[in-house]
Order: sequence, then structure tokens, then C-alpha cells
Amino acid sequence: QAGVCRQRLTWWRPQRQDSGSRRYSEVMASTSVKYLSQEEAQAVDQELFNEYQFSVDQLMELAGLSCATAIAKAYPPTSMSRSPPAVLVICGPGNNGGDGLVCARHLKLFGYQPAIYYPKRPNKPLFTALVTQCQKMDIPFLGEMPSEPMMIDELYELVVDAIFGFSFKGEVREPFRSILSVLSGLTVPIASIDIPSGGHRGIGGIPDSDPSSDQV
Ligand SMILES: NC(=O)C1=CN([C@@H]2O[C@H](COP(=O)(O)OP(=O)(O)OC[C@H]3O[C@@H](n4cnc5c(N)ncnc54)[C@H](O)[C@@H]3O)[C@@H](O)[C@H]2O)[C@H](O)CC1
Repeated sequence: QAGVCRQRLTWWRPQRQDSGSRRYSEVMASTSVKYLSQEEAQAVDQELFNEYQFSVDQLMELAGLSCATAIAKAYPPTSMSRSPPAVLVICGPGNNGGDGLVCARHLKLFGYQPAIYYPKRPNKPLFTALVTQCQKMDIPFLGEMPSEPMMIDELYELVVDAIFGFSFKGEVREPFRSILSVLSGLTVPIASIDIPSGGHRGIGGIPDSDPSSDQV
């Protein structure tokens, strides 16, 4: 429910750790959820593609649908203050961004009003098709990122962070540095797909920066 949605739910990996020294085995022992490191997640990915012959489209559709389903469980439309609840989905340049596009489509079907910010779009048929599908569902694409956290807080009830997944590395580059800086000032909840694109100390991403996520 909305009132408790700041609980730390995790589907994939923990979104932050209390201390950089806490090991995955300790985290895993303390919950019933199986967590994967960046390397483990990449290995699973390769196994699904190579051994099980899944296509990226198949996996992305499942990932996006699963994320939308989990969001609808944690933040049911009926528990939000507006109807339909407005959701901002921010998509990054890789497959994590593709998951976000799929998630936006399913959120719309689940009764939300998603809008997408997608500043760096790969010129590949998979991604152009996903954009077309969202457009056909009348999901708007924002021309620019709201520059102040307060603007997002006023316009949206939830933000979906589909910016980076397990291939994030190094120092965050623009335009994502500025985007994450805005997200760090939000009061509305952030649901991150795979990993939080900011604030996940010790497990990749952008060390020591916010935002932390409310749901991963
Ligand atoms: N097997 C699965 O379970 C599936 C996982 N999926 C999702 O895909 C991502 C991983 O996708 P990938 O394209 O490999 O990488 P990312 O989305 O994490 O991003 C790569 C993208 O980001 C750029 N980048 C990397 N570091 C930086 C940086 N420091 N600053 C700026 N930009 C950066 C890089 O250049 C690339 O453009 C996984 O997490 C899941 O969410 C798939 O849906 C398939 C199924």
C-alpha cells in the first residue's frame, strides 16, 4: 500500500547497503530474497541468451511486465491520490531503458498515466519499436527533464528509474549526472529497475550519491 511503500522491497539485488563492508552472503542470509552481484547477473543474462536461447525481446518484455506488476502491488492505483496516478518513467541508453519502456506500457494498462523521459535512444529496431508501441498507446515522451525536483513532486506520484542496469560502470556521464541530481531531491517514491541508478553503495552504480530508491 502507498502508506508502507517505502519499505525496502527487492526483486533483484539490494538497492543499498548499510555499510560498504557488508557482504552479499550476509545480505542473502538475512532475507528470503536471492540477490545477485553485477557479475552474477551478467552471467545469468549470458546463460539465458546462449544456453536457453532466449531473445532479448522476450526477456525485456518479461522484465518490463514484472516491474509493472510489482509496482502495481506496492503502489496500487487506488491507493494513490490522483486517478489515474501520474508516473514518470526515466529510461537510460541500454536494455534497462528498454525494460522501462515495456514497464510504461504495462503501467498504462494497469491504470496509471505514465510519461517517459528518454534522452539517449539507441538507433536499433528493438528500441524504435518499443518507442512506437508507447506512442501508439498515447504515452507522452517529455522533450526535457523537469529541472527541479519540486516540479516532479508536483506532477508525478511515482518515478520509475530505468536508467542503468548491470552494465553501468565508471563515473556517471551527462545527461544522466544531471538527471540523477534532480532525482536526489525528490520526495515522491522512486522504483528502480534492476539497480538504483544512484545511491547503491558497494554494488556498482554511482557511489555515495543519492537518490536511494524506495523499491528495486
Ligand atoms: N538477462 C536479463 O535478465 C535481462 C536484463 N535486461 C535488462 O538489461 C539491463 C542490462 O542492459 P545493458 O544494455 O547491458 O546495460 P545498461 O542498461 O545497464 O546500460 C548500458 C548503457 O549505459 C551506458 N553507461 C554505462 N555506464 C555509464 C556511465 N557511467 N555514464 C553514462 N552512461 C553509462 C552504456 O554506454 C550503455 O549505453 C539489465 O540490468 C536489465 O535491466 C534486459 O531487459 C534483458 C533481460
